[in-house]
Amino acid sequence: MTIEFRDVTKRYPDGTVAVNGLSLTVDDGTITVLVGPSGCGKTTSLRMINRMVEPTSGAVLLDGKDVSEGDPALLRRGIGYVIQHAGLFPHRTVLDNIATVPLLSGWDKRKARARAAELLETVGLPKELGKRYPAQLSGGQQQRVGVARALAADSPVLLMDEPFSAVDPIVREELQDELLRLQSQLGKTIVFVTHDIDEAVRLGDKIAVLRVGGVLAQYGTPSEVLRHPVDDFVASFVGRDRGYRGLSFVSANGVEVSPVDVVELGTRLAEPTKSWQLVVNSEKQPRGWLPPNSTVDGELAEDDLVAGGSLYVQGTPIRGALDAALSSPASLGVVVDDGHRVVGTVVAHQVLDVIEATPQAS
Ligand SMILES: Nc1ncnc2c1ncn2[C@@H]1O[C@H](COP(=O)(O)OP(=O)(O)OP(=O)(O)O)[C@@H](O)[C@H]1O
Repeated sequence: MTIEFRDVTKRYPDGTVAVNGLSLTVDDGTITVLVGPSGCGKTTSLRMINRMVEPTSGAVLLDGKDVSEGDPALLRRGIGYVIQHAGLFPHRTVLDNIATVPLLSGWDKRKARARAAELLETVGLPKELGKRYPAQLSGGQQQRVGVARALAADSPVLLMDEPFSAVDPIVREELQDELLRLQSQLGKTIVFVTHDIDEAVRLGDKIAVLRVGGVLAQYGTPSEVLRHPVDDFVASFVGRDRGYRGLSFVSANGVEVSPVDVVELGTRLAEPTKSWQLVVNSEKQPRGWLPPNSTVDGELAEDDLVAGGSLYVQGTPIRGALDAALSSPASLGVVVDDGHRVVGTVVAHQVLDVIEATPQAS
């Protein structure tokens, strides 16, 4: 199902413009992440999809149909919704929490509970937890129950408002992985709100960066937004100044390629190298490495360098990426494009993980 915001504005009664002229289409079967600083209108935008908030002007369309035309209660029942702290009913068992929507839709109790038990498993929780009350679960388990409850609506659309913000970073990563696994099976249309750009990049097929005042700053794939931020606001929000994330990406065969700083032959080093330093010629082709703490008198020349290992030409069999990593004096395999210009680096353990996960690739 597609979700279209068509020039949507929300002005609250006190005059606050939370969302300003938002136009954007969420593609069917994808995860779109709304991301931006506190107060930029993410939650308001999300809630206009299921009509918990009504737009002041403009329209939201599900598969081309204006959501304002039907019964809001029915609409909400048909859209999965997950919030921070899961929002579970404290006096209902886990199973009954998950069965909420099927019960509302008139399923008999036994059928609804059987479905709820299945969903517990779907989100990776043991059946035994079904009899407990929410307070008897960890925060991460509660979030999983929240996801199970949203899935019980069996709707093609899932709205998630900072669902993983209240758990610690390790559990958070598990929940993100779980969501990606679920999504690869279910192919829902998911709108996910977060203020965390890392989470957005990890989960989003596309990300929409909003700025305070409820204006859409940029909408695109994570790689587009990271590589080509449209303005300074987006650039600083996605962390251009942090520098490390900018170009990190996963290549077609699943290997994570990290950006690498290079220096060119002929440069004068202002200070000793801090770590292994990749050196390139004027064509950006790798020529070798300088070890950590190297100093060079005068201009950097080929003679100063430690020879590099083999290079991995992007798009060639993955085995070459492993060779590059293992043969590199810096333990960083150099990835190049077909003109042998540096693209980034890979590390052996990550390449091995990919090879193990896809035996045919080796
Ligand atoms: N019911 C309301 N009445 C008046 N103003 C509101 C109301 N709800 C939200 N706002 C304001 O609208 C703006 C956008 O709020 P919203 O909750 O959509 O932002 P958000 O991006 O989700 O923020 P956060 O990340 O802090 O949750 C804020 O300035 C907020 O104070």
